[in-house]
Amino acid sequence: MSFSSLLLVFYYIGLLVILLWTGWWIYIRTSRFHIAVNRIPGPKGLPFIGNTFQIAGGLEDLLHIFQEKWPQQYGGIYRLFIGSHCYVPISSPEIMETILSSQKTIDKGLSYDQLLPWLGQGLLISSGDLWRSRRKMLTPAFHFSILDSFVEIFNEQSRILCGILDNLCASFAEGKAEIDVYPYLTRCSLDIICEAAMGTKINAQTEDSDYVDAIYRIGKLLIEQFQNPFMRNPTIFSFTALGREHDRLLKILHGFTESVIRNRRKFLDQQVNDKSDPVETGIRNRLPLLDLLLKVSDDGKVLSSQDIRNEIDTFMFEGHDTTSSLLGWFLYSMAANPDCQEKVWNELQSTFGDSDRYFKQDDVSNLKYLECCIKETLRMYPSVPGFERTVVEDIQLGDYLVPAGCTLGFLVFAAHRNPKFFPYPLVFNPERFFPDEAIGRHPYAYVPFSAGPRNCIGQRFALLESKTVLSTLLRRFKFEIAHNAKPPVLSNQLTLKSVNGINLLVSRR
Ligand code: HEM
Repeated sequence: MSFSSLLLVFYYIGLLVILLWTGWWIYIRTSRFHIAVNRIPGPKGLPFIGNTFQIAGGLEDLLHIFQEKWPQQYGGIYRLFIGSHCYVPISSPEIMETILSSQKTIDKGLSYDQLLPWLGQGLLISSGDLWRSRRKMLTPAFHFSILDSFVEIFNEQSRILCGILDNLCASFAEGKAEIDVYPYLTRCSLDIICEAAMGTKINAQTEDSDYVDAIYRIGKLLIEQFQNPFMRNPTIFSFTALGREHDRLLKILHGFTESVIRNRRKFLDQQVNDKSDPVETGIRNRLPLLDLLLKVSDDGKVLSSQDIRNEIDTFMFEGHDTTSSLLGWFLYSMAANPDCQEKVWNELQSTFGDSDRYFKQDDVSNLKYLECCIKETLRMYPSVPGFERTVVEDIQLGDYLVPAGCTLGFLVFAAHRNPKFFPYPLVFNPERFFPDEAIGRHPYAYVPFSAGPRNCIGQRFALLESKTVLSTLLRRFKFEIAHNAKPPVLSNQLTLKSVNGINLLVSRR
């Protein structure tokens, strides 16, 4: 190519860039959508790519930029663009209340699409009338009396965890095990949710299985996918090695759930026919969620096999990652605040004395300080640091009109660390949740389980499970920060996790 033709090519490319840029400039200054969103404060972005590169760091950067830097700079509501898509993150309790208490803005945001292949239209992702009917159908599964029957599972699995920790302590010098507690807690909560949701034991704490490995791995894989803007495109993703691994894991996960559903259906049919003793199954009077779903399914007329699988997979996902995050951050907070740990220990001593008995639901009323510590853990380290909704109709939020098509982000982590509602927010202080201290606080300043019609259906389950596991652990073990341990690095990995684990010294009381 001659020099003059090369110049001509550059000339046309330059002309095209100028034309595109001018078109874009006119569009964002005249379109109704952009006039509205540009009134909301927020970081400056580039044409077409918006703020994509400002948030393309590690996972810990994502949490810092979204939930610390920008809320401090722009306030309780701001906007940014990922590509051409407008996000409106919110940490103001007043604005959160407007949206969360409404029956209208209940559709989930774009980020949930990544979970669709695994969870389908289960309760977490579905919207509209489908979600309403499922929510109504599933609510009885969390009734007080049904939860009571799960306490036995919580106790049994907590004891298994204690046995594992006992062995670990014995294998370290001076009986003090230095370990990352997180994987042990995850496996314990996996065992619990699996038995409660499906009526099936997977022995994740004591045995290896493809299902447990797959559920462990898919969480990490989804984060890797989320971090890479190109991978979020399903077509591109399907051609990558990560996409192929994703499909392989889904086969294992769906295959396992389907086989449990088939077996359970057979077992229930058999029970109707021969009235066999449920004690033989080891499940006794518990009513796993799956039984409720199979009962209402009416042989596929009300719920198909795939609908049931979607709900079970949703409970497996929502029910273990969130709780293990709470358990991990709680133990870390106890280790970092030994005076609080001693107060919990004293309360446990006066409730249980030296007895080795199981935790009962009645004990809850005597464990008020433990409860405040759990609440304070969820304030500083909310298991779900953020969630999303799609704006389907224009909505007025404070001084700003947010047009349809935007995604609203709820910054739970930022809201919980707002000094206006929680003075000295970086200090772990369970007394903030003493009844007198909490008077007058905005009800939406603290939303670890979300709020309103789409709040967490498993909230009571999670709290009862955590109280059982944590009281069992703290009755027997003491947790300390290891001398040379680096502080945990917080990151948003769908749930709040530490990039470098939660490394503690564990010893017998
Ligand atoms: C510490 C533990 C937990 C925390 C902090 C937590 C938090 C949350 C939050 C913030 C949401 C709203 C998410 C959104 O709007 O996108 C949610 C929804 C949900 N959670 Fe939990 N969760 C916990 C444990 C559980 C457990 C144990 C289960 C099941 C047994 C569960 C089942 C669900 C389901 C099914 C939804 C969707 C509800 C709906 O959209 O109607 N969660 N959870």
